[in-house]
Amino acid sequence: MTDDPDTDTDALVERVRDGDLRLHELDDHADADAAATARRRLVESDADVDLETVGAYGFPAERADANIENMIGAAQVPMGVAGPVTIHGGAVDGERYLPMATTEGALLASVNRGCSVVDAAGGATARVTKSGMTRAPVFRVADVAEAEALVEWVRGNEGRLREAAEATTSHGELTAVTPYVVGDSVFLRFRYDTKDAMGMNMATIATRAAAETVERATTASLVALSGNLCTDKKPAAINAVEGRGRSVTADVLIPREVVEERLHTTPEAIAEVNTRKNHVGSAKAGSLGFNAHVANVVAAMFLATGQDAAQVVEGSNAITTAESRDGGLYVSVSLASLEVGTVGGGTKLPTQGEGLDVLGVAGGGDPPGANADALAECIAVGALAGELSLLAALGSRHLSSAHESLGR
Ligand SMILES: CC(C)(COP(=O)([O-])OP(=O)([O-])OC[C@H]1O[C@@H](n2cnc3c(N)ncnc32)[C@H](O)[C@@H]1OP(=O)([O-])[O-])[C@@H](O)C(=O)NCCC(=O)NCCSC(=O)C[C@@](C)(O)CC(=O)[O-]
Ligand SMILES: NC(=O)C1=CN([C@@H]2O[C@H](COP(=O)(O)OP(=O)(O)OC[C@H]3O[C@@H](n4cnc5c(N)ncnc54)[C@H](OP(=O)(O)O)[C@@H]3O)[C@@H](O)[C@H]2O)C=CC1
Repeated sequence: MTDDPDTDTDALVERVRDGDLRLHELDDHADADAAATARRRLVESDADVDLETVGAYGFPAERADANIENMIGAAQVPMGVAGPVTIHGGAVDGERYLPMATTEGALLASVNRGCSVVDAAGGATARVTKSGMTRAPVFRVADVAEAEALVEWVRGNEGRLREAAEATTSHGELTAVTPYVVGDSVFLRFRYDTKDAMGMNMATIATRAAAETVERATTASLVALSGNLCTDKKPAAINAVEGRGRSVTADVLIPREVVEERLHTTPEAIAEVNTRKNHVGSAKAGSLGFNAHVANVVAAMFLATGQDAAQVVEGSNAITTAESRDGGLYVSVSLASLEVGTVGGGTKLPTQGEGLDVLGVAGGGDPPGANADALAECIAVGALAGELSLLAALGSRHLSSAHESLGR
C-alpha cells in the first residue's frame, strides 16, 4: 500500500475487478473508511450512479464494524425532536425532548402537538409492567410420549438450564422456560432478564448453551435454535399476550378545555373515533394492533436511538384506549412487546448514541435495566402523544389537510 489514499483505493478497486479480492474482503486490506470508499466506487461505476451523499457520513467507518458488512456509506434519515414532554415514569421522571428520525412529513408536528397537550395536562404517567427477552428453540423427539418426558425433564431441571445459560453472560438472567408441544416437535421458550441490552444476541448465545445441556441429558435433538415461537420480527399473538422485551403503558387525563382549544374537538369525539376505528375496525380487520399509528413513533424513535428497526413489527403490538372521564379525556396506550436497549447493537453508533443522550439514557443504567426501562417509558409517552394527536385530527377531520400542507 502507498501513502496516497486515492491510489490505495484505486488499487483496491482494481484487485476486486481482477477477481483477486471479493467485496467483503476489502476490510482485510485497508482501513474501514478506505474499504467503504473502494466498494462505493465499484458500485458507482457498475451501476452508473453517483453516491456522493451516501459517502458523506459523519463518523469513522470502523465504529460500525459490529453493525454492518460491505459498508459503502450511510443512509441519512432526518432527525427532529418532539416536546419537551413531562414524564412521570417508574424509571424516568421529568421533562424530555423525544428524538425521532423519519421521512414522513406531519409526523413530528403531530407528536409535538400531542406532547404539548400532555404537558398542558400535567404530564403523562408511564410504567414498565413486564420485562423479558425470549428465544424458543425447536427440538425433535420420537413421539408424543417422548415429548411429555422432555417437558417433565425441563420442569425438573430448570436449575441446570439456568446454570448453563447464565455461564455465557455476566448480565443476563434466565427467568423462565416454557415448553410447548406440537406432535413430535417440542419448543422451549426461554425468557431472560437482559437488563439494559435489547438482548437478542445475549439470549441466543445463552439459549445455545442451555440447548446443548438438553441434548446431552435427553433424547431430544435440536432442529433450530430459533423455532419461531420466540417470536422475533414477525407479527405474532404470543407477543401481544405474553409480552416480549418491555411491556409498557402510558396514560394521561386531559381537561376538556385543553382538548377543545388545542385539539379542536371534544373528549366524546376522540373516544368515539378510538372505539370505532382502533377497536371495532381493528377487530374486523383481524389486526394485532388496536391502535392508530404507534408504529410511527416506535420506528422514528428506534431509528434515532439505534434500536433494531425490524422489531418495529413487535413494537406496534399496542392497544389504545380513550374515554370521556370527569368531563375530560382519559387516554392510554399499552405496548405489549417493545424490544429496546441502551447498550449493544446499534446503540454504540455515534449518532444513535447522541439520540440516547437527548433522553439521558445512554449506556448501562443504575441499577442495570433502569436505562432500558426509561427508554421504553419515553417511547410509550411519544406513542401516547401521537395517538392523541392523530385521533383528534380524525375527529376534527383534519388528517388529509394536515398531510396536504406538511407532507407534500
Ligand atoms: C399537523 C397538526 C399537528 C396540525 O394541528 P393544528 O392544531 O392545526 O396545528 P397548530 O398550527 O394550531 O399547532 C398546534 C401544535 O401542533 C404542533 N405543530 C404544528 N405544526 C408544527 C410544525 N410544523 N412543527 C412542529 N410542531 C408543530 C405544535 O405543538 C403546535 O403548538 P405550538 O407549539 O404552536 O403552541 C394536526 O393536524 C395533526 O396532528 N394531524 C395528524 C397528523 C398525523 O398524526 N400524522 C401521522 C401519520 S398518519 C399515518 O402514517 C398513519 C395512518 C393515518 O395511516 C394510520 C391510520 O390508519 O390511522
Ligand atoms: N442473534 C440473533 O438471533 C439476533 C440478533 N439481533 C441483533 O442483536 C443485537 C442486540 O443484541 P444484544 O444482546 O442486546 O446486544 P450485544 O450483542 O451488543 O450485547 C450486549 C452486551 O452488553 C453487555 N452489557 C454491558 N452492560 C450491560 C448492561 N447494563 N445490561 C445488559 N448488558 C450489558 C452484556 O454482556 P454480557 O452478556 O457479557 O454480560 C451484553 O451481552 C442487535 O444488533 C440486533 O440487531 C437481532 C435479532 C436476532
